Amino acid sequence: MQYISTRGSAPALDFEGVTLAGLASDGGLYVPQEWPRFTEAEIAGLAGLLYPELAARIMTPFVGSALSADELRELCTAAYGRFAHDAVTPLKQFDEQQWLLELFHGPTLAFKDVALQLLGRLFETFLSRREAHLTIVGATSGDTGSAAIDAVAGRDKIDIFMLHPKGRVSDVQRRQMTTVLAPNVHNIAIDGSFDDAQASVKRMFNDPAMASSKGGRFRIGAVNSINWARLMAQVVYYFAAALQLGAPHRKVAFSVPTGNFGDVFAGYVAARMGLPIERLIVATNVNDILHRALANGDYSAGTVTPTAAPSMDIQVSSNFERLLFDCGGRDGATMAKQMHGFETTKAMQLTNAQREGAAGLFTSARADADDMARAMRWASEAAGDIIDPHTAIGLHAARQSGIAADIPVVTLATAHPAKFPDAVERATGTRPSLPPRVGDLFAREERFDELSGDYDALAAYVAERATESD
Ligand SMILES: Cc1ncc(COP(=O)(O)O)c(C=O)c1O
Ligand SMILES: N[C@@H](CCOP(=O)(O)O)C(=O)O
Repeated sequence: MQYISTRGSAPALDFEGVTLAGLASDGGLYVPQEWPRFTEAEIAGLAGLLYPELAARIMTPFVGSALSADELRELCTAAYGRFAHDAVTPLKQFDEQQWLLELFHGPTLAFKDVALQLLGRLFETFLSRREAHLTIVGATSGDTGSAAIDAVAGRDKIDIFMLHPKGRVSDVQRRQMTTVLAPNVHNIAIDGSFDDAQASVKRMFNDPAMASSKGGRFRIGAVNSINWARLMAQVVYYFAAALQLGAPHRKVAFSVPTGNFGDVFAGYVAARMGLPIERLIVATNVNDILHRALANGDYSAGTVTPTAAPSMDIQVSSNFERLLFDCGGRDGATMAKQMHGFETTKAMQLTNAQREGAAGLFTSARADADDMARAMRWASEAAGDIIDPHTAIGLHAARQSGIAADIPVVTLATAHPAKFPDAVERATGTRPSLPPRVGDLFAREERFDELSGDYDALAAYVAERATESD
């Protein structure tokens, strides 16, 4: 399998190459040259497999010859062996139509673990082969950071620099990052929003003084969903849920709390692979650029508004570029022009082809603070379940989606409620407690540095601490 950039001018790479590269050297995102497709009979044959085996089968066409079948199976077994539930991503029924896919049983209590537990192991495998060193630079609005740090802490071929927006993540989220004191982990609180952090990360990939792909000193790597391997691993749970609900003989809809558009794009990939998905519902909070883009073609970023669902406080959704590229005819030169325009003005209008292509599968909804609190209360009162604010946004969108009653609607439960105890308690009166697997989080020492958000200060900070590329 070869991967091409959405902006058309970076070299095509194999799976090992894209995993280590993260962002393409032309500033675009890597996507498979063509979508692998499973027949109906092949999908039916996946029913009943244990999660690690299912994961290996779904990922095989994307991995190609970069790993042997045994290597891939072993990595999946090790990655999903760290989950606290035997099903890895269990499905729970709310009522006749509404279901919840619990993605938070990994070590750091959010859906990010599903991909990052695998990605950490992929890095180690590929870096050992090359005897190379990787400098990961990542941005987090709360969950990617802790999941990535858990996945790579203590690995000697990797340094990780993780930027979070100061004061805009929950205390649990911050401590899950800053109490990991391994020498290869560097947490940085920046002034600004997640979007500012993400922009600095992308800039470093293109910095000739820093990135070895541009002649610089460090092999810069990505743990954010700009890295294709993240999305590939997230495709698996769409199959896992749909198979349990009767796929391929029955269609299923998914409602996905969305920020950087990675999780819901993984659902799009599942559909392109042949999984019969009725609808993908893009659920946003008041940072609703994606809702506006899908509803009327207006992709223009305002300032980020802090909310009680902080991980979705994002206005520039990296992976939307992958969708626009695929729906818009896979024309890299046009995409590059469109994205450069957006980077300059922070606004763009979707083309008709992009809008029509997206409309075939996606709908969207926006939830404000009241909608979110109401959905948390409904889950608690009607179904006896405590859900987190991000999941509540997905559930709100699912319940008002108007999907035909005989089609199951699965909301992705992206985080454990105990990551956001204040918001959950305000809405439901119940304060969720942390599961024992996170241990004595509030008794541990924290370590992080603070930076202004200025790119040059960040580059100097990384350059002083990172290991030079091979
Ligand atoms: C808990 C939670 N829910 C939803 C999202 C949104 O997912 P995505 O950015 O893949 O759209 C995130 C972060 O990205 C998250 O941490
Ligand atoms: N919600 C994320 C931010 C988006 O990051 P990505 O890694 O999915 O691109 C977070 O919690 O950090």
